[in-house]
Amino acid sequence: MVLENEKPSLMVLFLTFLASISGFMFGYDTGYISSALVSIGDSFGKTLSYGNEQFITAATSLGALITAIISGLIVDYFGRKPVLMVSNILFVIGSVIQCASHNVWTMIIGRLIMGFGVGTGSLIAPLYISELAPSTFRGRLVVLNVLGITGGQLIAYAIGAGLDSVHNGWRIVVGISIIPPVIQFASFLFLPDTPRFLVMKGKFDRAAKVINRIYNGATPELVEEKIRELQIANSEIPGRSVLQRYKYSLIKIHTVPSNFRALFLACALQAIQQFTGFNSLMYFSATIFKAIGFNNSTAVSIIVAGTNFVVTLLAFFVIDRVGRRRMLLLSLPLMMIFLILCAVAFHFIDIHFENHSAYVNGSVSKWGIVVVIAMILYTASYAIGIGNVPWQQSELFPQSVRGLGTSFSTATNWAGSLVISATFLTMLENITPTGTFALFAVLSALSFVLVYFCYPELSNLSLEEVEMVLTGGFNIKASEKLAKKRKRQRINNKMKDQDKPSTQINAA
Ligand SMILES: O[C@H]1[C@H](O)[C@@H](O)[C@H](O)[C@@H](O)[C@H]1O
Repeated sequence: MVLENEKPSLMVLFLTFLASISGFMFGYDTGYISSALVSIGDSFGKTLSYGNEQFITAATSLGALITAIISGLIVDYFGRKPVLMVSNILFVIGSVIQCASHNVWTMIIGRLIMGFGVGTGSLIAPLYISELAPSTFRGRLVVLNVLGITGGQLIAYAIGAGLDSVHNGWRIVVGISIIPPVIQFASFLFLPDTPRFLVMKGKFDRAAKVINRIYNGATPELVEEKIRELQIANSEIPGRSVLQRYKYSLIKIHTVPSNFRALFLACALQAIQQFTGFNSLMYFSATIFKAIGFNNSTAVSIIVAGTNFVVTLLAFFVIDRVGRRRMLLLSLPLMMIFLILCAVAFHFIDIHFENHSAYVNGSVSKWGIVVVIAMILYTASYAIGIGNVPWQQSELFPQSVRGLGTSFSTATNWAGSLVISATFLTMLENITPTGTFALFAVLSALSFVLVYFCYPELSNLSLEEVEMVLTGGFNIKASEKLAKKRKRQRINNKMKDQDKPSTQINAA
């Protein structure tokens, strides 16, 4: 008998929630920098230059880029849980160094170490969740982690705004970031690794215990069946040592055409997410709003972070129903329109650059208001699609190359974030705000073309079907038909099963 598990168990929800603390820390630690840059003032004995600001911001992205690559290799060796716990320790060390820092370089080192934690967490949390989640709920459960990110950013902004005028308030904002990793670390002392990892390590008894705990109604036969399923998927990766397996996956991901297409799509979406400019707002919105004349610029930035969070919540409800492709095709052109509006509005604002900082004479003009509105609408358009779909990356890959593929695409995300955080303020100064936002608009338009021609619809498809869709081309039309068919089947099954709920353990 096959078990059909429609709903994730309480245990899965609990584990997803705890893993999403990594998303929260990702968001909080990338979020507080916007307000901290404004409120650091002359805490380091001088006013921060644009160069200092860019270094402090980019250090976290650089750290995250490095560990996103390394973690892809070590998660299969040490396991998801221990590596996640190491990321907690890195978060705490990074925060303590920043809190105690009295010069720019110590601050940069603290941000870099914190970045090591962020990169590891950003790879492992969605992987951990997708390995536990029943396949029909995977999309939504992964969005929960993105909700953790955007929620973390929002809270960081709110606390930052509250402590804006408190002397050394930014140290409190950073200090608070020590709490979530301590909670996650302490909880994971008592929580399991994923069954997939335990099977990979040959720990079948422990895997059986975990499966028993995480799936509703798992009978001994079904647990055995699930373990067999995971063993078969695992045996596709030859090689005894982790290095041999890594080498094999590396070859397979580049030489099997469907794998390579998956890699291309996963990395392209992460690159698009970053190069269409959203994080320039995330990191520097307080600086931008200050430049166009807002007094409490951090408070205005909260509106941006709030919009991102609320619309991600909306995406959580619609992602499996509307479909990833359609959400992207809506998101990108809207972003382009609002970026153009931003570029036009900036044209009419007389921004001056002096000593690497920007200001306007007088207070906020009506074009300044247009910039704020355009940025809010741009954020909403981003959050409904490209802000979260790239994190569904694991569904593109078959098990044999999933760890490696998601590690590459996560690294692409951080590389993009690094480039944007390291160049945005320089771009504002050198090609003007109008030129910068126009450039992001052009990149959004090109991204739309790429998604239109290359990104198939993958909602409701099984992993085998995804592989099939990516064989021999991107097969957009066929994928849309198949996704529609599967969606109809799911609805019919649900109606049939309403009186007789049955369960199945799906392969992660
Ligand atoms: O999905 C997240 C989210 O959209 C965040 O707001 C953004 O800062 C991250 O870079 C992105 O990966």
